[in-house]
Amino acid sequence: MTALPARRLLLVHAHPDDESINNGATMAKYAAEGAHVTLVTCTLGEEGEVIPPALAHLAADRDDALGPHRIGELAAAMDALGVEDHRFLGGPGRYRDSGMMGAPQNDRPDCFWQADLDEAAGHLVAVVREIRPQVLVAYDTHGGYGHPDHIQAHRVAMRAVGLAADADFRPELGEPHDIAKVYWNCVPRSAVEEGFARLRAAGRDSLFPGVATVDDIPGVVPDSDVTAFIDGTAYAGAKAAAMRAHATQIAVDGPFFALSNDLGQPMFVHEHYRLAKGEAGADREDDLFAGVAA
Ligand SMILES: CC(=O)N[C@H]1[C@@H](O[C@@H]2[C@H](O)[C@H](O)[C@@H](O)[C@H](O)[C@H]2O)O[C@H](CO)[C@@H](O)[C@@H]1O
Ligand SMILES: [Zn+2]
Repeated sequence: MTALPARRLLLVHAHPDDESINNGATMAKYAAEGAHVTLVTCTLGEEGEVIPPALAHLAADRDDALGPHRIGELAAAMDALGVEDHRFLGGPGRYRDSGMMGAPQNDRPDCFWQADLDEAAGHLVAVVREIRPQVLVAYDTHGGYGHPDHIQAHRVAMRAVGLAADADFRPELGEPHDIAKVYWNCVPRSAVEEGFARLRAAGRDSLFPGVATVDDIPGVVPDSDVTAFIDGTAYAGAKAAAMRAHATQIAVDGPFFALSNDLGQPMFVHEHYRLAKGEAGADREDDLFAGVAA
C-alpha cells in the first residue's frame, strides 16, 4: 500500500452538499497542498428537496432516486475540490437520510437518526485507523442547525474519536489511533453580519426572492469562540464550483447561494473552526495542522 502523505485530514458530514458548504475552501486548500483529505458522508441525502423542476421526479415521494443522483453530484463536487478519497459511512445507502427534525422519516428503522451509535461509529473507526488523520472536522453538538443527521454525525464522529484510540475496541479494525486535533465547524457572528450586509447591498442583482437571516446560518458563534481561520480566497472558485455541482440542493448566484428554501445567503469563502480536542496554537490559527507533528 502506498504511504499516505504526512498531513491527513478527515471530515465527517451528514449529506452530500454539507462538505462543500461548510469546508469547500479548506478541502481544496489542503488537497492542493498535498495533504490527504478524506471525506466520510453518512447518508446519500435521499430525503432532500429538489430545486431543478426537470429533476423533481427524483424526490423520495416520486421515484425515490435522489440518493443515487446525489452520489454523482458529490463525485463532481470532489473533482472540483481536488479531493480523491470520499466514502459513505458503512457503504453507500447503509444509513438513509432522516429528513428534517420531526418529520415522519425520522422513525424509519433504516435512517441515520435511528442508527446504533457504536455500530455506526465502528464504521468510522475503521477509516480512522486506516487513514490515521492528525485532524478531524465535524459538526458541533447541535449539528450546526439541529438537523437529526447532523446531530447524529456529530455524535458518531465524537464517539469514533474515543473508540479509535481504545486498544480494547475491535482490534480487528486496526491499530489504535488517537486523533490529535478535533475541530467543529462554526461561523463568527461578525462574518455572518458582514456577509448579509454584502448580500443586501447587492439585493437588486440577487437571483433569490427572499433573504435568509442570521438564525438560518448553522453554527454562529461569538468571534471569541473561533480557534482557527482558513483564508479561502485562493479557493473561492473551487468552492463555488463544488456547491454548483450539488444542483438539486444549491442554487449559486456569484458570491451568494440559496438552498431549496430559496432564501439567499452569503457564501463564506473564509472558513472558521472551534477546537474541540487538542492544543490550540499561540494565537488564532491559520492552519488546522498547527502544532501537530507530521
Ligand atoms: C444543507 C443541508 O443539510 N441540507 C439537507 C436538508 O435540506 C433542507 C430541507 O430539505 C428543508 O426542508 C429545506 O427547506 C431546505 O432548503 C433544505 O436545505 O434536509 C434534507 C432532508 O433531510 C437533506 O437531504 C439535505 O441535504
Ligand atoms: Zn446536511
